[in-house]
Amino acid sequence: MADNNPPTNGHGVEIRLEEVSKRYPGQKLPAVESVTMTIPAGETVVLVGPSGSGKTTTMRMINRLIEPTSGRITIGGQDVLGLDPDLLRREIGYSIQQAGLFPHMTVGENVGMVPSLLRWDRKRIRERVDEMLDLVNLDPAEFRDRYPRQLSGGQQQRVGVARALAANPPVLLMDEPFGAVDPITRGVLQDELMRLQADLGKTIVFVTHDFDEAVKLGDRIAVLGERSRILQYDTPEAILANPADDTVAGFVGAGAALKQLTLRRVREIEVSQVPTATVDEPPSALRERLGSRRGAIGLVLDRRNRPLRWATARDAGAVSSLERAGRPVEDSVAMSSTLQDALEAILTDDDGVAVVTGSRGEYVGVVDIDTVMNTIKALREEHADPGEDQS
Ligand SMILES: Nc1ncnc2c1ncn2[C@@H]1O[C@H](COP(=O)(O)OP(=O)(O)OP(=O)(O)O)[C@@H](O)[C@H]1O
Repeated sequence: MADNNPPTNGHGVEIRLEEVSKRYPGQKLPAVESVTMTIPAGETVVLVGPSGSGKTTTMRMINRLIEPTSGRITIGGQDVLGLDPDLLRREIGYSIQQAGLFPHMTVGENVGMVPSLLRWDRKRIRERVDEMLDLVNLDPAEFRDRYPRQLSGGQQQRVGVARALAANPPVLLMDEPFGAVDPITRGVLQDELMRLQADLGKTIVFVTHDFDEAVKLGDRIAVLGERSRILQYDTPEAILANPADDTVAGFVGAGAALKQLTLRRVREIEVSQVPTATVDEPPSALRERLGSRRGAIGLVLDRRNRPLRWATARDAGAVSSLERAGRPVEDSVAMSSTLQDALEAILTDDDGVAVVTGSRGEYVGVVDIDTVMNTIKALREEHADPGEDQS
């Protein structure tokens, strides 16, 4: 962090809040009351909670845009209350809803603002601005000299993120940064943030109202109640599988089990096998492998082992070449697909199975509804409250 500490090279550092409270002048109750939490280095922690619960206040105390009334906050072990607030803020990236860009400054000047405050030389700032615009998928030549009003909402948000990252801070605070864009752009920006974070490993504190956004982005989620009281602080999986109380359950909303499916990848589950034959084999080969079990279905693979057609023993008996047996495989899921994608494929398949393919499109196995249900069951049991009746 600051001058007398070892440089972080921009890698995330731990943030600790110890009994932090904020009472605004003239208010009867504190906006934040005695919050204690540790945000591990390099993780994304999402603060979710209803409007007025104190999320923004909690976040802004970390960079001292709001001064705590009491308590202690450390970043990388250093007490932030002992630092000069201006210097502190240069070491913490900050991005907010509607990007908060300065309208009279160009995109380049906005992105280069903190580096200029840090007195980097001009050439280094220019290079850094272009590097950051590239990073957030904006062509520097096209966007560097434009003004914020000449950008779409999504582009402005990207510039906001580029600006927050420009001085390579170890910590990034993001207050509903994608709140003002349409759902599709929001999804794209979320994906981009996840990709960036996988490379950068910052410590990110992210505020949102949107529980689905929290599930997607958070390594951990803190569900806050009134006065920022922490109702539950855990991984998205654990919160979805076992909400701490009715308030958290209400916030998680309907469809918790379905949301869990977005957190699991096909590669993490055990796929099953069906009988297969390559397209050059005689139809009788597939018929024999399928045996006499009624309705059993097998796969015809092409010469490179890629799934081509679904066929039953009866289908195989009705043709002279497997090239024409049964029906074509319409869709497949990859090892990196989510279980939600797999479920979608299962539900739209005539026989209720999804074929799983590897990186070259080769056959790996199949998943069916039982596999998906067993996975959800296992997740629930893994995160079950020990006191709860499992029967
Ligand atoms: N400057 C202020 N002066 C007095 N009260 C304030 C001030 N800023 C916020 N508050 C109050 O503190 C409480 C917490 O506000 P805060 O903005 O932190 O909540 P939030 O969870 O971020 O809300 P939202 O999701 O609506 O943005 C609210 O009751 C709010 O009215």
